[in-house]
Amino acid sequence: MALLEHIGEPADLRGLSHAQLGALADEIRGFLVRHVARTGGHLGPNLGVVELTLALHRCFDSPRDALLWDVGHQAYVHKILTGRTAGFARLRQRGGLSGYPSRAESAHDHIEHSHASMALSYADGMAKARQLAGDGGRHIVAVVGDGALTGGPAWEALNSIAAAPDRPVVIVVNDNGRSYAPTVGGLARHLSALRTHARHERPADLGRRALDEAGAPGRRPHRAVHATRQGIKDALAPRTFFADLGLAYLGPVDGHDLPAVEDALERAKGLGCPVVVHCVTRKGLGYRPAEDDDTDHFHGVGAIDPRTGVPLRTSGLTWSAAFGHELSAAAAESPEVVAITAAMPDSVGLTAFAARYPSRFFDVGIAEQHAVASAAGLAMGGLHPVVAVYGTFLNRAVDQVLMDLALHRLGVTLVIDRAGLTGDDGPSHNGLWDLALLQPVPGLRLAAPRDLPTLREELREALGVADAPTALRFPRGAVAPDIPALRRTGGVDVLRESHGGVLVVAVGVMARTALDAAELCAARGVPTTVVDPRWVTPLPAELLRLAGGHRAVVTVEDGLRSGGVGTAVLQQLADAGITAPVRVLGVRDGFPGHGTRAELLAEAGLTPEAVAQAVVSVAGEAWTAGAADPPPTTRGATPPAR
Ligand SMILES: Cc1ncc(C[n+]2csc(CCOP(=O)(O)OP(=O)(O)O)c2C)c(N)n1
Ligand SMILES: CC(=O)[C@@H](O)[C@H](O)COP(=O)(O)O
Ligand SMILES: [Mg+2]
Repeated sequence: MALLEHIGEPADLRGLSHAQLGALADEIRGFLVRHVARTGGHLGPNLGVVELTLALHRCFDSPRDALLWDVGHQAYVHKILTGRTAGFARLRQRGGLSGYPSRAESAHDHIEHSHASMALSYADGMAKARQLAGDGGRHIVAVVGDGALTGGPAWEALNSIAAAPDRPVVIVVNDNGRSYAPTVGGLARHLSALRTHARHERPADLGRRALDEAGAPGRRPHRAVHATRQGIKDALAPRTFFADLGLAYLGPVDGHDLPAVEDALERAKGLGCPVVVHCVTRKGLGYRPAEDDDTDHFHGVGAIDPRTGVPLRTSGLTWSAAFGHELSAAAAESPEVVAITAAMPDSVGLTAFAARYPSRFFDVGIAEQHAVASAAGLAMGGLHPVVAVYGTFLNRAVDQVLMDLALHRLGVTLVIDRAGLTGDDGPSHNGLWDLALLQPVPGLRLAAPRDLPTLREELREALGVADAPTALRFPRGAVAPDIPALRRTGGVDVLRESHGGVLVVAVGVMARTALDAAELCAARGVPTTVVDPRWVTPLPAELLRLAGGHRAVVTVEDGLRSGGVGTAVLQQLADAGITAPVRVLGVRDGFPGHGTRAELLAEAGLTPEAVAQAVVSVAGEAWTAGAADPPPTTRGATPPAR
């Protein structure tokens, strides 16, 4: 840490020689491996942007100049160079450093969410604001990955940026050829062609660098060689899609050749128009386990052995893997089943399906809206598409669910992974909104499996629906142990039964929490019935009959409280004139900070003890309100929350 410990802010980089910067880059890579191996995080992406980030902070004057990071998972080096090395001890931990830019942490940070393909829109907006403020001296720089460039919003922004040659924006394309897996599509092919062209330029680069490293005597020849070479290169450069849009284009540049990146950025600064600087980098560079990993080059890791890269903890059978296995089994019997991912095949459990049914698997890039709308096309073609997507990323495709799937009454199944509180990735990664956003979709049917048997059953039920969109939702992490039902009535699974006590309606994996809470309530003399409605949208009518036989109702869901399943139950009871007191338990804070899922569930009051408190409380209210026979005791009851 000879050099790194002297870097407290970007200005400290200015006096370093390129040789020192090379040594600093090595120190930064060692720092990243040491820390991220312990905390988990986006190791591969950050190892790939060390030199690029050093060059950016040497060529631009952050925070006066705005450095924007698309997705933001690759901003660890930016955080190291802006005085936050100490925070990495608690990266992504409750109260610790966020895994993404955070304005609360630093004035150097701007975009806080982790949703891809949006940085260029901010750049366009900031450039317009700068123009209106007459502050022509401020540079706006957006770093966008090749994956993020496959997202629709990025193209919308490019169109707008290219419309104004007098509004300079520096667009740094961080092209490592991958999202998680290799980036797909025509744009990826175009970038690859540009990279290939650049490879023929490499010998000249080596000569130039040798002159540069020879120090002052070599400097003059270097600049002459470089200027000549650059002129030839520009003259022979292949046409680029960016140039066809009207954007200046510089590159491709070796994103690990810091002097070359600096040259390109300095040229970009001086152009005074929107310009793309195409940097070619390698995800995971400098850490052999990441370099050798061909799944995703350690895109996102949990705690690992820093020597070997081997995970220190394994999670057992995950919901994603279980879903992938079940879908492959169903697809063997149903040739109409096809699967779609938005650049996350392994994360959503589709790797095995893709290998087994390559012609029935589609990776559309980071393009969730297109994923859903193209599913409409596939369904109109007689197929049953399954779109596997994280809940938080499905948010941007709600219009397509409404207008392309529901309006046309198409049999498409959405498999919503990472539904509910996820934790480490902060407020923009929790899957809190799917229940509230999808319940109002006409005709859509949504299930929340509680364990493997219900996942298997509800997936097959969904695949059997050909005239309406269906959806399944499950959380991040390991599949819960099986929870058998005592009986099924009207589609509702009864998991625990009492007569005349409190009815607890548990959504999906909250069934385990509700059953544990029921045990606590029994010990306090409050009888409960726990049910799992399985299909939560539309609500089974059977819930009304069950509620009519109980003195109070409590609903429990791992999703936003407002507009969720509990709200629908409340409305259904009111419409039926059932006046039993109700407690709706869910997540009240839509943007909880990062932490573990367990910490966030506890803060949301979604633990067995908290649920038991709510049940005892509403029981007290029910019996106080004149229910026939008061419970043996409502000890521990807290006054009802208003
Ligand atoms: C809208 C959206 N969909 C999916 C993701 C999940 N995701 C996080 S990083 C990533 C890949 C990004 O690839 P790229 O932009 O090339 O950056 P790199 O990791 O290669 O540096 C994806 C798909 C996301 N953050 N946002
Ligand atoms: C940056 C991003 O959007 C993902 O890489 C995110 O970190 C998802 O992590 P999990 O796949 O571990 O839930
Ligand atoms: Mg990439």
